[in-house]
Amino acid sequence: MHDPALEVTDLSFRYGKKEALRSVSFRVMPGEFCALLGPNGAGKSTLFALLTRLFVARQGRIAVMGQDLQTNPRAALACMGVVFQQMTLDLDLSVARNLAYFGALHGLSRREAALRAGAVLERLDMAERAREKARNLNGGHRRRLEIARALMHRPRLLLLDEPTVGLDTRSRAAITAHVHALARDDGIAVLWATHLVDEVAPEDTALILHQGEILQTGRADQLAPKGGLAAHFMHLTEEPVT
Ligand SMILES: Nc1ncnc2c1ncn2[C@@H]1O[C@H](COP(=O)(O)OP(=O)(O)OP(=O)(O)O)[C@@H](O)[C@H]1O
Repeated sequence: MHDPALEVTDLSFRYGKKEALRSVSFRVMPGEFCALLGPNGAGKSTLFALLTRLFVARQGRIAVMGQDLQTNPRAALACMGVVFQQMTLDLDLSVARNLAYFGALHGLSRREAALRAGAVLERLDMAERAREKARNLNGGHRRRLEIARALMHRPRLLLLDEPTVGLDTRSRAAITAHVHALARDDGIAVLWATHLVDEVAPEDTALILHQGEILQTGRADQLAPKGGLAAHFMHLTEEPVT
């Protein structure tokens, strides 16, 4: 049995008096696609901010590939690839230059960065776009480029915060399929935050977050048999009538 790629234990966070996460614990194993499902305000972005060390939690522990994020941040972050909700590409650079720049930030030689850029673009079905300016890509391809970039340093854990927001159905389906393949074929652990239940495959792990608490976790098809995950999710996260 492998060690978890991501292990979150008893994590809590508050903004002043506002409690955003309450004693959150879960793990993601290598090769597992874990969908973090939560309606607006559930705490998904707060959790991502803690996982990427934008914020530091006063309570709880986060370990990436066994490395404690608090005491050993460099090693923990080196194992992690991140696609943030807001696009962070340099639109004036070509696809290849966006990747090369990121490779340099990670200390890769030019040659190594070029080799890896070729491989990650191939992986995301974007090899023929290497010379295009990022500005000329459509929304779906920009997202794919961000995923390719997040793979440049060969992370074992990939975090994506609502990566399909604003994309059309075809682009959403392509991106969801690509990231599922990264988990299945390359053994990458994936944490995919979304409120779109149709992005979750039956064999994925679903983690239902609501008002800062994990309400349920398990294989999607076991949490809601007969493909009823959307109805199950809506029922669980209904606002109480006051
Ligand atoms: N800077 C802040 N100050 C105070 N409260 C905040 C702050 N940021 C978020 N919150 C609150 O913390 C809770 C969790 O917010 P968070 O943004 O993590 O949710 P989310 O699941 O990412 O939502 P969304 O899908 O809308 O991005 C919400 O109640 C939100 O209003």
